[in-house]
Amino acid sequence: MVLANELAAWHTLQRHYDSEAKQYIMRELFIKDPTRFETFSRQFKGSLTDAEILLDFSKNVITQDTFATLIQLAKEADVEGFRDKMFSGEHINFTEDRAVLHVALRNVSNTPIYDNGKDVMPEVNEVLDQIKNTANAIGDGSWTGYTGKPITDIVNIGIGGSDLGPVMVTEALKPYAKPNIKTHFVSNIDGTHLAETLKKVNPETTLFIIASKTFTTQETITNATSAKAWFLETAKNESHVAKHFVAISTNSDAVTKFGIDPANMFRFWDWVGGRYSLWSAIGLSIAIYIGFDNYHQLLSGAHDMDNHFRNAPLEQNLPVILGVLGVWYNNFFGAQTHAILPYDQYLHRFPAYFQQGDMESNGKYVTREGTTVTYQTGPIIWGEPGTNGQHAFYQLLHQGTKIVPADFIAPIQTHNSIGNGKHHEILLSNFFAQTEALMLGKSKEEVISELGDISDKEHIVPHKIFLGNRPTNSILVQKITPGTLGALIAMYEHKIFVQGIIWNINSFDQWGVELGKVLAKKILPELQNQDVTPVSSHDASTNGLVNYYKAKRN
Ligand SMILES: O=P(O)(O)OC[C@H]1O[C@@H](O)[C@H](O)[C@@H](O)[C@@H]1O
Repeated sequence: MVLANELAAWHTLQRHYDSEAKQYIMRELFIKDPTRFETFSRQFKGSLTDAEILLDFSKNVITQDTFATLIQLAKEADVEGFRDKMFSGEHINFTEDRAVLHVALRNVSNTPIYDNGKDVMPEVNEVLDQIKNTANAIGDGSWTGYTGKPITDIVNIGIGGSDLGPVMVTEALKPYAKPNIKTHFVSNIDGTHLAETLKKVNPETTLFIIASKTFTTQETITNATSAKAWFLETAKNESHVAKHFVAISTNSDAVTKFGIDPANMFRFWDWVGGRYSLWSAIGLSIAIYIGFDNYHQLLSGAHDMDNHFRNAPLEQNLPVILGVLGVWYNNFFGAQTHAILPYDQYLHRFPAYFQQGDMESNGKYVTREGTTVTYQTGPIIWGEPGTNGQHAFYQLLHQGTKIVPADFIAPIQTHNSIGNGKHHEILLSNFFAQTEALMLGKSKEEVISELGDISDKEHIVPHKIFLGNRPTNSILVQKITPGTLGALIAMYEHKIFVQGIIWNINSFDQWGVELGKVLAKKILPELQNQDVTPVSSHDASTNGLVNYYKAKRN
């Protein structure tokens, strides 16, 4: 595979950008082409769920030529070939010699999917049954604690991919929550996180889910050990642990060593990346919280999107369109970041979830061949729900010096139509207005005509001008249901895939998180050592900080 910027379509795009596209003014493009919305919008409709998504990408700095060449870029990078390799279980995560098969976890149509010649579906279905039985038993109160009381609280202990997905989805699907179960999430090693959670729960009625793919993650194992000690302070007897602790992991030895009954272990496989693991048993807290049928809808929505990604022609394919538009701004306009702005309070953790999903996948400078890229790769992902973001950072989006491509996401129907739907209409009026304002801007003439007599106000005119021409995608979904959410998450996952293929990087490993972990393990004994002799094993700054801390801590 050649570098992305050696592809013919990349050169065409560069010429196209230099010669005309960088001067495109969207408001003029809209005037020239009244059908621009129809040309640059696509609809997705799930066949297994109620998921419906409209993607309007007409407010991008593109023409039909730009779009056709971007699609050509995806073709030349062999996005279709790599996509098929992923679905057929090839070890495309070659640095870890692993398949990338999170799609198998939501393959509700149950067609065989092979890893190393073995169909993974029977095992996937076995664990799915285990999830179903556990979710049902907790939901109907038949899973009882050591004093015979039903479980009322779930505490998921995990971090990164073993936390962010369940947190985001349980927040997003709150309207579907079972009334008798509360969920809590402990991720941070900061003891405050566990301590504040334990204040809210009763050991007799709490189930701890220890979620860790590797079961070696320092934060998770430390939090789990402290949670077990807290539980045993009241329960006293080790044999009670079985009713209150379950584990989700690929590492059964470590689970057994921790003291969790193998019968209470939910397995998953090395072909599930941590940041793609909410579809595995890592989603157990979700299944318990919203019930198995809703959880199954979530998987089905994602499966529908998988089928769309596999089968839709590239120019109709939502993840491909989002992916190539991101490349356009990242690599030709010099955008450094990409904002995800959900106009839905239930989606308030959606941007944070895709910070890991995108940045851990595509934050890489080494190509699949091991050389250094000569172009930018993954953007910085950030965002907050609307309208809160508007009153915080949108000033920079509208008048700052940086280009920030943004996805605006909103549901047509709200779950909470309080005030006779007034809140939702205000919310959506802001959703529509913001992308319009970002695109149109406000000219000097408009400012002057608004101000009327400007004789004593001329100096403020420049401050009120909006240059506009700021690109956005509008993503309208019917309603945030389990099926819709599943489709939405899978759409972004595949967008990240498309970009990783174009940039010729491995989106499925995460070596970049290791170095800090290793150094922390070296520093820990230095902190535990009460000896007051200053440490001198690091650079001057790190020595200085450690020694300052040690001198001040008592
Ligand atoms: O599930 P585990 O093994 O505890 O890992 C948690 C997280 O650990 C991080 O170090 C990884 O970068 C993430 O990808 C992962 O999700």
